[in-house]
Amino acid sequence: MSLSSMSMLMPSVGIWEYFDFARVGMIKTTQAIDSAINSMKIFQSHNPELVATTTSPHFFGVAIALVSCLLVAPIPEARTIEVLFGYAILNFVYLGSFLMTQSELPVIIEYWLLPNLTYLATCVILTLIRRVFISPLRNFPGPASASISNHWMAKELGAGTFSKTVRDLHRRYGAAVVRTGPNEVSVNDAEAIVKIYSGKYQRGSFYEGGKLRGQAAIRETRSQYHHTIWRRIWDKAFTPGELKHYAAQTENATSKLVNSLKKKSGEEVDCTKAMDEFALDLAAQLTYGEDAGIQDGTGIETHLESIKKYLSWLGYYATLRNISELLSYTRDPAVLTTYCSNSESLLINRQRNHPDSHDITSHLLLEDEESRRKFQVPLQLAANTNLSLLMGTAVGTTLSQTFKTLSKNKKIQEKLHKELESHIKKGGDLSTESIKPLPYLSAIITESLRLHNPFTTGVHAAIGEDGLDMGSYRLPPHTQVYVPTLTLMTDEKYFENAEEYIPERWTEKEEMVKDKRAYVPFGYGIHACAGKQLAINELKLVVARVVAGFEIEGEDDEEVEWKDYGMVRVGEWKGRFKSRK
Ligand code: HEM
Repeated sequence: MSLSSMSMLMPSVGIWEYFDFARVGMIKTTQAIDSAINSMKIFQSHNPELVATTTSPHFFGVAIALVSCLLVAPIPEARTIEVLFGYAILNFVYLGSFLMTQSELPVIIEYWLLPNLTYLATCVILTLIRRVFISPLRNFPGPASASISNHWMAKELGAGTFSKTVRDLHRRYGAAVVRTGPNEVSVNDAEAIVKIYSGKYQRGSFYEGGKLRGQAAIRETRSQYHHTIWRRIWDKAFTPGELKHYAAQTENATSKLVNSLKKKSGEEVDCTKAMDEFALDLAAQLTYGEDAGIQDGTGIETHLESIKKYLSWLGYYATLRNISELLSYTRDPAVLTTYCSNSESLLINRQRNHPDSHDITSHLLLEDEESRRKFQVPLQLAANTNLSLLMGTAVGTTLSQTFKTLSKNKKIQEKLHKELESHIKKGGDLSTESIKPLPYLSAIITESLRLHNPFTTGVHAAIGEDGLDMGSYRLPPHTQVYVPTLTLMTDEKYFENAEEYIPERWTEKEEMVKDKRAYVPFGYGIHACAGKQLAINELKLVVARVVAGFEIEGEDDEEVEWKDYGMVRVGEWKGRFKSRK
């Protein structure tokens, strides 16, 4: 019986009736234990040689473990709390009954502690046997430790190395499907995208760990019912009219960035820091109507650091579904509290000081016209506005990687500069609207989103109860699956010279894109990026204005730290932005 259905019984049954139930249970178990021990003793005296096997307390531990593994194994995503609750209740009744009849320590150890230890050890062994030898995923290649436990994946995500490791595994095995968890596979197949993400399958269990203060935002909710309603609310924040409104704010913020780069013309600038701070301030401006004060030093100094720490923490725990489920019943760890409270302070400030601000939050406060439902204030609203802020920072990561690439590719830089110059000569300006049709600028942003995408892990989904037949392979029912974006978008099968930054593949060298279905920088299907056009507008504007105003230089061979915690964070990169005459 599930916890929720148990709690439904609560109001109709008095608490004393539960005690009575436990008391009767204990008496009956006591009688059973007594007669079992007596029969064992009789059996022992008649068959001393069989004692070790059939009547040993270990035998019961093994037998019960077998039964419980058989019962639990077929349940997809069995709730940890329910399994532990069932185990604790049974043990409580068993131990209580024991203590009513037996007070000698050796007997308690022999008939309670030992069977428990045997039970737990057997469960572990049976689970390992099932995962390695019986699982329907056993024939897919993958690291042995990944088939045994999710800890392999958690470790990779927590360390920020996951996407690259998965890409290397696909290349090493030359396989479309690689097993990266006991019940999880990575599918590097453009054809699978439509089938997995069109809306038939639920989000993967991975997203449960992403709840903030117990609340899922639109990206994390696994309920398709809630998602449909929430998505309608979110989409209202990105209509063409709203995008025009955000464009004006983006243009102001970009002018400020360009002015500050001009002041440091020719000097070494930590470009990653500059772009991260710009992106966070802009995201706060668009979400809460006021920037986060990061660039001018009035905001929370550690805000960006808290995002990085949170992402690394999340990468580790979100993968360990059982642990993240149990953590949801405990106090939030400091890393989560700090992350939440930094953005919540921006929301509180907005609600207090300018509640009528025209921003993304103003839309998230409205109700969905079809269902008449809205986000509950404050926690659901806070989780969703927090997501808006977090997604906004993805723009910064893409920008700093783009500028580093341009610094190494003078030809590309100059070609773009020429396009911008001729646009201005023809009377165009560097506004969001005016630069939209520029083909080379668009090609640069498209290529950056392929090679410098901030979401390289892939979107997790849970295959339904019929499984998914892809012809050359089959994904069994309830498999957790993802299409690894980094692997896919750098695969020679889909892009010629896939590791190289070649904007022309999106203009005159179309043959270099072998299969467009593999280009999914904003995800695919019902959960695809809601802020896609906003992100593209921001990227285009900043790249256009910076390249129009500066020559970008940097050390050619400088290795920049690159970490993927479910969202990419890049380390320090020093560039020089030299003002053009
Ligand atoms: C370079 C910038 C960006 C990229 C590459 C990007 C990419 C993505 C991707 C791949 C997803 C799907 C993630 C998943 O399902 O786990 C997503 C979801 C989402 N993005 Fe973006 N994003 C960017 C910027 C933004 C911005 C600026 C916003 C504005 C607030 C935004 C809002 C959202 C929202 C609300 C979702 C969840 C949609 C849903 O679950 O229905 N994104 N984005």
